[in-house]
Amino acid sequence: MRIFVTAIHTDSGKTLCSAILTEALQADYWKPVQSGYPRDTESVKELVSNTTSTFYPEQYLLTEPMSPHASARIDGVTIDLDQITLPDANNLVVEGAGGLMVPLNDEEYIVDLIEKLQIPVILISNLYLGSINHSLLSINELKRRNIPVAGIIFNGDSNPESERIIEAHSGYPVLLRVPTLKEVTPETVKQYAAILAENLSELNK
Ligand SMILES: Nc1ncnc2c1ncn2[C@@H]1O[C@H](COP(=O)(O)OP(=O)(O)OP(=O)(O)O)[C@@H](O)[C@H]1O
Ligand SMILES: C[C@H](N)[C@H](N)CCCCCC(=O)O
Ligand SMILES: [Mg+2]
Repeated sequence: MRIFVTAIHTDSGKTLCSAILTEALQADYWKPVQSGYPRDTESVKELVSNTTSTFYPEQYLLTEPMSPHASARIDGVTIDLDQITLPDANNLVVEGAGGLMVPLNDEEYIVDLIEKLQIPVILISNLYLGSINHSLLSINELKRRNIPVAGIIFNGDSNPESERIIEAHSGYPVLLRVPTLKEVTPETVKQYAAILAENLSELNK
């Protein structure tokens, strides 16, 4: 399975959920565009327990923790989508930056990268007040572009009414719910990876 992890905004838990996915699928991991430190690749490496995952190097490693287009400009670089090609891996978790409409340059966005890579998306959705709007706008853009979506992960404090609306509007399966964790550790990642693996096998029955 190859999947692209995107979210309804930045700091939504893509890296945590990517670690859970990488562990559940015993997959490889790739963050093609990283702006600022700590590097998500290093964070996922620290959270994953299996010893088989390969961590591919970033295509663009930018200095400032800003939108990639802005960080690239400061570093004197222009992000070129043609330079971003999938590593040769069948079992791969690809993590985006921020949300779908985060600019990579003056014309192209994360969602254009997703279209170019042609792999299904997992959407990370949080349930803060205002997140219904952010989730449904993200879902509308994915649907408008006919991008295949493997499912949603709800991350953080639960809100059943928001979850119900997002699930119904999207028609996407909910793959996992991750509560706000007291500690983000390899043990908690392993615990949620086991739940995710179970949910995925139920869905595939
Ligand atoms: N369910 C959770 N419980 C506790 N802490 C969490 C949870 N989800 C995310 N965090 C913490 O919130 C912070 C932001 O999460 P994370 O780095 O995964 O976001 P991101 O979507 O990957 O951001 P970026 O757009 O920069 O890649 C991290 O410190 C992470 O450990
Ligand atoms: C630096 C940060 N942690 C992310 N990697 C990039 C977030 C870009 C957000 C841009 C925006 O939507 O305003
Ligand atoms: Mg991240």
